[in-house]
Amino acid sequence: MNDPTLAPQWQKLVNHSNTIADLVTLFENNDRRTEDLLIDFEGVCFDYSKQLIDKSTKKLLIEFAEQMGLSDAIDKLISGYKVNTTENRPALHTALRLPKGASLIVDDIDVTKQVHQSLDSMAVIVERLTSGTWRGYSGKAIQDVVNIGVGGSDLGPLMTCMALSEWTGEEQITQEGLFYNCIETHFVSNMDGTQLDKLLSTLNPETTAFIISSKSFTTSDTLSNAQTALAWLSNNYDNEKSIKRNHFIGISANVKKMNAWGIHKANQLNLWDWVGGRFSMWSSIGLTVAIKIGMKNFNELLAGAHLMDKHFIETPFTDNIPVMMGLLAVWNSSFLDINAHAILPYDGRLKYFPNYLTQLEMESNGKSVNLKGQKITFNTCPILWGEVGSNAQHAFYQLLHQGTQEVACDFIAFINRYDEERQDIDQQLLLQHKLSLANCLAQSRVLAFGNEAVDLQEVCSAMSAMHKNYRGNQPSSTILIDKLSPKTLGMILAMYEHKVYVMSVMWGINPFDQWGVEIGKVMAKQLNDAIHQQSLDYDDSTNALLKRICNL
Ligand SMILES: O=P(O)(O)OC[C@H]1O[C@](O)(CO)[C@@H](O)[C@@H]1O
Repeated sequence: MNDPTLAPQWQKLVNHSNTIADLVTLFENNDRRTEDLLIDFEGVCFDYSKQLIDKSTKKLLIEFAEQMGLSDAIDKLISGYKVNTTENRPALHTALRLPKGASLIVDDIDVTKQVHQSLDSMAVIVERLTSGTWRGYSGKAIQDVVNIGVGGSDLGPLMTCMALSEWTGEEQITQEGLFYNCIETHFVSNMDGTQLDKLLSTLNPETTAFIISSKSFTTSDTLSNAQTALAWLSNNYDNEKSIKRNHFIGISANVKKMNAWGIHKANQLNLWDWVGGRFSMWSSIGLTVAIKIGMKNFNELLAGAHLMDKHFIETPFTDNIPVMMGLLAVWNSSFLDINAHAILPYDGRLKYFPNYLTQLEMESNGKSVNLKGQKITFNTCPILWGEVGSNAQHAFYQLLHQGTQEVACDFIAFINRYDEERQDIDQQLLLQHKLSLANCLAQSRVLAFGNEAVDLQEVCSAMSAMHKNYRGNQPSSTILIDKLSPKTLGMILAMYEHKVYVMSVMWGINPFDQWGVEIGKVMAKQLNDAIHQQSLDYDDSTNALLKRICNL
C-alpha cells in the first residue's frame, strides 16, 4: 500500500491525535511510563517517554506499520530488491557492512565479495599512506590528505573524522625504521574555493595528496576544487602525469570519468550505483576516515553498523529502536503537525552530526510525491537542524522554550567520556563532562514539563510571570550511549539510516532519489554561461543581478 491515508489506522491516528494529553498529564497517568517507552540495545538506550504518545498511540502506530507492509519493506531493502524505483536500483548500504564470508547475491553477483575486495584495496592505500611509503613527486612521504567532495561524499566522512579523532591511526615503523605519525586529514567541499584557498596556504605541495570523492564524478563543486588543487601542484612541479600519479586518488562509481580526468588506475577506488550518496560513508567514500582512524577501527565502525542492521531486521517493532524512531517522526510530523526537528548532541565530538543528518533525512524524505507519482496530502520530512546542545542553549533554545513553533528534539549524550585515570587534567574535564550531562537532562526536562519542572516562585519573583513562562510540552527523545567508539558511532549512524527508511515506507515515498536538486544544477550551468558571455536572457530580477555582476 503506497497511500498511507488509505490504511485503516490512518484515520484512527488522526482522531487519536486530537485526544492526546500533555506530557505532564501523560507522566502523571502512568508511573511505569519510562519502562514502557524505553529500549536498551547493546549500550544504546533510546528513551522516548518524553514524546507525546501514550500506550494506545504506540499500539496504533505499530498496527499502522504492519498495514503499510513495513516488515516486507525491510526484507526488500536488505535483500537487494530495487527499492529505489525511480532509478530502478537497490539501496544496499547494509551490504557494505556485511562481514567477510557472508553472501548476498543480487542480479547473479555476490555483492559481499565486491565489497570486501574494495575494502582490501582501501586497506592497501591506507597502509601505503600511513606507513609513509606513498611518496609525492619529490620523493617525500605524504603527510596531509585532503578529501575533496560534497554532500554524501563529504558530510559522513567529515563528521566521522571529527567524532573519532581520538582513535587516530596507530604509529607505524617505516621502511627506514622511523616512527611515522598519523596523516593529517582535511576536508574541502565549498564551491567558491574559500576552504581550499585557505587550506592550501598551510600545506606543502610535495607532501599533500588529494582524494577526489564523487560517486558521479560530475559534480561541479568537486571537480572545480580538484582543478584548483591540480593547478596548485602544477605551479610547483611541471609534470602533470607525475602529479596525478603521486598526488591524486579517485573514488567513484564512474570509472570512465575518473579515467578521463587522469586518475591513475592504481589510485582508483570504486563504488556501485546501488550505494546512495548519503548512505555511502561505509564504502570507499570512507577512505579518509580509514586513513584517520586506521583500517581496524574502520572495520569496527562497519561492525557497529551491522549490529544495528541485525537489530533492525530481527527485533519486533515494539522493541526496535529505528522502527520506533521512524514511527515517532511520522507521528510528530504527519499527525501532530510538528514540522521542525532539532538534533542536539551533548558532545563536541559530534559537532558535524546535525549537518550530516540534515542531508540524510531531508534529501531522502523531503518529498511531496508518493511511489506512484501522486501528490501527497500530508506533511512529510520536518525541517532538521541542530548544534552541539550546550552551544545551542546560548543560541536557539530560547525559541524551543518560548517561541511559537513546536519542535521535536533528539538529545544525544554519552555516559562515559574522559579516562578516569588521566592525571594531567586534575579531574577537571570529568567535571565538565558531568556538567554537560546535567545540562542535557535539565533541558529535556524543562522542554517536556515547562513550569512544572522549575520552581516558579524563584523565577517569577521580579517580573511578569508571562515573560518567564515555560510552556513545556515540546516532545523529545534521549539517546544515551555508554561511550563513543567506532562501534557505537556505527550503531548510531545505521540507526538513523533505518529511521529514515521507516519514515519513507510509512509515507509511501522513495527516500533514495533526489530529483529536486537536479534542476538547480542545469540552471547553474546556464547562468555560468550567462556570466561568461554577459547575456541577459532571464527574468527581471536575475537580469538586474547579472548586470551588476558583469558590470554592464
Ligand atoms: O558524490 P557526488 O556524485 O559528487 O554527489 C555529491 C552529492 O550531490 C548530490 O547528488 C546532490 O546534488 C547528493 O545526493 C550527493 O551526495
